[in-house]
Amino acid sequence: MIISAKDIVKRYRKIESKGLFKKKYHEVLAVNNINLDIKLNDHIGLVGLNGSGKSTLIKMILGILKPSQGEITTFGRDPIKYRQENAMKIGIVFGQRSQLRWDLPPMDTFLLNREIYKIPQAVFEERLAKLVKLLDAEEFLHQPVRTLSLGQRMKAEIIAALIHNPDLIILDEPTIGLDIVTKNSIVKFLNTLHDKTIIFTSHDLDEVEKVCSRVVILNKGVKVFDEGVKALENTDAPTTIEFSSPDSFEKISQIIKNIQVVSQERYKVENIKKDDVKGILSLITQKINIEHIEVKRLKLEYLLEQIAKRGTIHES
Ligand SMILES: Nc1ncnc2c1ncn2[C@@H]1O[C@H](COP(=O)(O)OP(=O)(O)OP(=O)(O)O)[C@@H](O)[C@H]1O
Repeated sequence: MIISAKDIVKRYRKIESKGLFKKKYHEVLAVNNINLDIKLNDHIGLVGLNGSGKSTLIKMILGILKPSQGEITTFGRDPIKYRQENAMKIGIVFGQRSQLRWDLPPMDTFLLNREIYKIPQAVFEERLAKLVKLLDAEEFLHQPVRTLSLGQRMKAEIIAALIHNPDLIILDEPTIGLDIVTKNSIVKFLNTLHDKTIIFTSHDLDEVEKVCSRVVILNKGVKVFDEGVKALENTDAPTTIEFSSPDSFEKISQIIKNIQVVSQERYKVENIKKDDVKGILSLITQKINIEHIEVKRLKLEYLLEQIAKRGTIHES
């Protein structure tokens, strides 16, 4: 077992109000009695809405935070006591934070990491060449990070996080804000990492399904779902189609029922049932001049609703 959590609880004390002399506190139960076992080479999607406890759980796995109750081991040992040792076996990518030096090229961070992790030169060169090839990152390795596009930066972050060949890779929303082509190339890369244990946090279940074999959903600190990704295949989450078009609202509303205006020349149809998606899509693409179209499913929100109603996502 790479990670084993038994009945872990994390409470934070939050300052409620600050009087002149007195502080008032209230307690937040960020992680509520979670049991979780993660095996070698598991690819786990850790999913939940904002504030559901994902970061808190990850911080306990990393030994940055101590559980208020319960026990957790990472690589079979206390993550706080063995934080340094475990760090040698863990690579972390944050979509919203950077480990790259802003004014320097990514290559300088890779070289710094080579020193920190004491990677022999030949091993470093071989690993770097492989990662650069898989992520198609050659052209921007020597460009200052501040001049990189978000997608290029994220690829460089991934290389920096993996250069010491960690066994456990934690990716915290690594694809946030990326275009679909870059997202796909990162997903494709992650799918080559069969011999690694991956924890991939996201709000986007569709993406998690492309990378992970198992999905853990947290809701308000509670683990409400922990199953193989196949269990999510046939959920009937409603779809939203959003598109931009120079055509008039009058014309569009005659073709598509329940059309809503998002902004100028931008429209959406919400709550489309699974069986109706194809029909509406072909109406839009055949009868309306479209410049851009997006198909979205609020799958996580839908699943959380099902779980709240029935306690499970499965039909009884
Ligand atoms: N240092 C802290 N002090 C007090 N409360 C905290 C602290 N860190 C997190 N919380 C609270 O704990 C709860 C869980 O937060 P956490 O950051 O773990 O959620 P999350 O699922 O990672 O959210 P997001 O998707 O927005 O990153 C939230 O209510 C949050 O406000």
